Amino acid sequence: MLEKFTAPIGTALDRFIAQKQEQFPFATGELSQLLRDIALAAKIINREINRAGLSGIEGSVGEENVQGENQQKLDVVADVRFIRALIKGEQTCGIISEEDENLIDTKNPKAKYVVAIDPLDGSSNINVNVSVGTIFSIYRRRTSLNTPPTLEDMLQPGRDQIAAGYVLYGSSTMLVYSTGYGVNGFTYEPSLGEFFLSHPNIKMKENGEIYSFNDGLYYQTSEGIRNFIEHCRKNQYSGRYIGSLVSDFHRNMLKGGMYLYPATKKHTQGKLRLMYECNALAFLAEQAGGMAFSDKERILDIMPESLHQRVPLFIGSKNMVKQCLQLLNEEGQEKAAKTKKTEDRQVTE
Ligand SMILES: O=P(O)(O)OC[C@H]1O[C@](O)(COP(=O)(O)O)[C@@H](O)[C@@H]1O
Ligand SMILES: [Mg+2]
Ligand SMILES: [Mg+2]
Repeated sequence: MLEKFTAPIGTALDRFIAQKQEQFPFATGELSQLLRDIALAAKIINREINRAGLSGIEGSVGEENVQGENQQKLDVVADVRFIRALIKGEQTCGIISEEDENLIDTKNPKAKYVVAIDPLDGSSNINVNVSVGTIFSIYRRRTSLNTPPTLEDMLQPGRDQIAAGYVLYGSSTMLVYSTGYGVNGFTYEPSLGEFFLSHPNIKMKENGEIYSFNDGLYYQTSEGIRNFIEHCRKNQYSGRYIGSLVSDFHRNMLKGGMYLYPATKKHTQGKLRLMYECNALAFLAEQAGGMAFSDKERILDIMPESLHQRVPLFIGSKNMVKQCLQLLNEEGQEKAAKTKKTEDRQVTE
């Protein structure tokens, strides 16, 4: 019944959220309000991004964040704006953010949701006017109401997300999200200050012909990854890499394709963060009929160990991801066979 819920293109986000809530007789409206808070924060950040070149908020803060990355002014502005909107909205008791080392207690102990955010994704593209994004994941808290949020509330596997999505600040600004019943995309109309449904029930093609990989990492990764990149080249797939995860994912979800950021010599666990990058996009990918894996398992099944942990990410059209994982498996088997041969030889010598 729920799967069938659709709304005509042009439906205002507010109305869409209200109509969707009516599908749940026991809904209390808190999740709906939280989604509205996120949309409000997105509008504010959109304005900041659009005028960054004039308002002097381009460039670096001159400090590193908890990731050891050079923090951009817009990273901080987006972080502050998002956290403020969530605190004011009173639907969130705890927040984790890429830009903050520790769990943020919003002092809303009555709230039943926790949120993980990447306030500004694609930071390397901020000052060069290339599209960037915001990524968010929503979970129901685990600990009882009227108590401060704890790590137990935050460190939940991605499959337990209640909702997830992203905002893409590109040639148009879009909000794309899912509450577990399909993926819908809304385009922002600045003159009306509202998001309108433009991409209902997004489905990802099973086969894709676009691969998104930082080719400069080709010799920093494993043979299995190089075999997959060779496979893409031999099949004349298009190499498309914006360097903003949200933008690359969005394109591949609409056109069919795959984004991969494997383990590298520099990032031995991969670069992307499980809690506020991979889980949200994996939730959307699966809702749209795609796949999202690390080099070992389904992203949504990974049990988080820390707030800022990184994982290798393979995400996109189902058959492309399967092809890639198969080549990684073959590499693994070859390695295992070689090790065994060496061990056997050592035993006999
Ligand atoms: O420059 P690299 O190593 O290819 O990394 C690019 C990737 O890193 C990211 O910028 C990481 O996200 P942040 O910008 O939020 O730190 C992704 O958006 C992007 O896909
Ligand atoms: Mg990011
Ligand atoms: Mg970021």
